[in-house]
Amino acid sequence: MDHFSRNGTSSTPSSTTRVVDVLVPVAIDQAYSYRVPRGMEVAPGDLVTVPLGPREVIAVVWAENPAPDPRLHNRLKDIGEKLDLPPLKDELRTLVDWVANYTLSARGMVMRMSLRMGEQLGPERVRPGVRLTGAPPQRMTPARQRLIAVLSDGLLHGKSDAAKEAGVSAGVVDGLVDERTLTVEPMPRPPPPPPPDPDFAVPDFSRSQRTAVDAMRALASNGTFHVALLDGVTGSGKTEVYFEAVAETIRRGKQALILMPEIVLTGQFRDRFAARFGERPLEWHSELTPRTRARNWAAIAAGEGQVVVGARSALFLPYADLGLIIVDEEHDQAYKQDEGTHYHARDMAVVRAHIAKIPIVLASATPSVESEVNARKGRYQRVALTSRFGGQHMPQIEVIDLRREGPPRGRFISPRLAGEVRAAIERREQALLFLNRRGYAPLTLCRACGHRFACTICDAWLVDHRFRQRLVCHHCGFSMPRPHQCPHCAAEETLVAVGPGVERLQEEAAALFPDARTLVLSSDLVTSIETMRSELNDIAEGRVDIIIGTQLVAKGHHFPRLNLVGVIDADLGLGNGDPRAAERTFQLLNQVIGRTGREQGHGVGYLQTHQPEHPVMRALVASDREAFYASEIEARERSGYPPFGRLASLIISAGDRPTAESFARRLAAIAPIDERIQVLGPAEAPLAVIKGRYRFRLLVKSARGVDLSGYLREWLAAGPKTKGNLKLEIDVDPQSFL
Ligand SMILES: Nc1ncnc2c1ncn2[C@@H]1O[C@H](COP(=O)(O)OP(=O)(O)OP(=O)(O)O)[C@@H](O)[C@H]1O
Ligand SMILES: [Zn+2]
Repeated sequence: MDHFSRNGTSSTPSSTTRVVDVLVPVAIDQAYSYRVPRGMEVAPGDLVTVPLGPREVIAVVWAENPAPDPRLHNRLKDIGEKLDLPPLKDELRTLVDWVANYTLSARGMVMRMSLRMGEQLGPERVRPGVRLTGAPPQRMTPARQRLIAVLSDGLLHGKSDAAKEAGVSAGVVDGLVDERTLTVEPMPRPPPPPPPDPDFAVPDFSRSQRTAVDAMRALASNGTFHVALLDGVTGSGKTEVYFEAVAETIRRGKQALILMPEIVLTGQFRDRFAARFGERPLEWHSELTPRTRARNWAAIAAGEGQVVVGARSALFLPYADLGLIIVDEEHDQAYKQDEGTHYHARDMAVVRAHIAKIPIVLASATPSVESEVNARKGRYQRVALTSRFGGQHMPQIEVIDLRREGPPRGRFISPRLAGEVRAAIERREQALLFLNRRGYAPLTLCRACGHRFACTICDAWLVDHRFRQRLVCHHCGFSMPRPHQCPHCAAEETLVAVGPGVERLQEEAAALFPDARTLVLSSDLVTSIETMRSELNDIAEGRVDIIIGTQLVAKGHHFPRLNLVGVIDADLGLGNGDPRAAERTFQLLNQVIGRTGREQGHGVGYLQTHQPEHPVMRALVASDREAFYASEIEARERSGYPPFGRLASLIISAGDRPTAESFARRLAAIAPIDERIQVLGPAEAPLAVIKGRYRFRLLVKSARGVDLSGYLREWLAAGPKTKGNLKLEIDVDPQSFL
């Protein structure tokens, strides 16, 4: 028990003791009461340290507590210290409360995202540097010699950098410091990044872009809450156009946040930003080094980082003065976080903009049905770009009917597609073969006995990954060496790969086009963001003829010489029982084909499909997106699916099937009766077992205006408690139905 505060004030309660409620960054919803030591000034939003069990944690003062429970008085602990950091603004605390309430997650966990995942905060630590004094060492060793050579310029070098460069241990450096051959001095802090210049390189806008540019500037200079849907065909210049809203925000001295669905996109993007604004924006995503993370966090909180480009977690940062949010590729599924706090970053971005009373721009070539409906109803302002920049034609889309002109058995590239690819290479252009499937083959079976290789702890086939020579489970990561013998019937060399993955496609492409340079882009082959970025550069600069890729290549890239996309299996996403399957397929195919013809204007997309009459294929071929949205909106309205109704799922999992099932049944049985709400299930999840956990799902469906979160909270409070290894996950507005 900690009866003394850090600064030694006695903890005897008195009538003047001030108590505040402090939110700690752990899985707890409630704020805890702490005493404010005499002489300390704190206000809601301040960052403080508090004792929590045996630990000291960084936490945030959430509210005054004018009437603390008198029974608690003797047990209250003192705040440790107040940190010298800007407080979390009202606006951000309101957002945290809002998101926690809406998603039914612990407030502590939501707030933790603002504190950059609970890592060490505070001013950047001063790094030690070393420099030569001129005094010779008492004795010379090869290691010392190397170190002295590195430092021979007489300048101050970072201590660990110098050791690394010389290939010596820290002990070698310390030894020379002890002998006074080196002195230690603090490294100067790097200066804050220079601000982006809104007038650095303003492009000439085309006539059709100008209306959109005016709308962007007006929205940013009004500076009030307002949602614009920047709805522009692929290659229309959405980025250039929304940069004008960013420029206006910079001129007003405020910060802008640009959210992106994929962090690999931020590399090319930051260069593009620098071409427009003279400086690169700050980056925020999970791959940053701890030091960059700390520095960027501090710059954002101090208002020095004026523009931030980041993944969804950047939404929760403590901006000093946020003036604009852009959500690029707003329809992208990657904005939904499906673990921990299940939140949709696009939707929560609109919430943040609303709370902070600032404008927000949602950009897409294929808006989500939700945003499309909001624009049609006038809740969002539609800002449209209907043609490509530079007068380039939109890609032409053709169907290849696999029932009539399919490839030979065991092959996946139809003769017609192969002919077109060959012609493209001969014209010295690039071709992209798109298949949204990692690995070599999705299934391996034994020709002799029919045995299929499945994961032992998931309800899933093992995917053959030839590059790695392993069979891999895509759900739990389990892998095993590719065997040569069937474990079931012991036959040798009888195992066959069934179906294609990108690796197999590359094999086929290499056989068909032996002189072409091929490159596979797939998330599992990406060893680092850096290699990924350099591969993307290779493509952009024309060192690749045939790109073979998963959805990683569909998004946002601009490859000047790419004029042909072949979609190997256009039907892949359609048959999975997901209510958004048609929408997703339409968006993905539109986006990937939108990579073609961006500079030379004669892009073509080929859809290999078994169902050319499907509404998605028909809308793509006719480039009739209105027809697609009209039929999709009508279908959603009819069935009461979002945005015309609301959904939430409850996923119950346990180490054995009966435990999970009986809990799910008991929970369903006590669901409060409400005629506006339907509880469906429990049903075994389509992915019935993941990592050895058996899964059941309940789907809750309600009318649009219903407070579904409130309903769930009331229901679950009265429900059975999760014990042992039983787990209940709540997913409001689910995107995944697996
Ligand atoms: N006004 C302009 N002046 C010069 N270049 C422009 C202009 N507008 C757009 N461009 C160029 O046109 C290309 C396409 O623009 P951009 O990438 O912004 O389109 P987009 O609508 O975001 O495309 P997508 O949705 O397909 O990713 C880019 O190379 C961009 O630099
Ligand atoms: Zn598995």
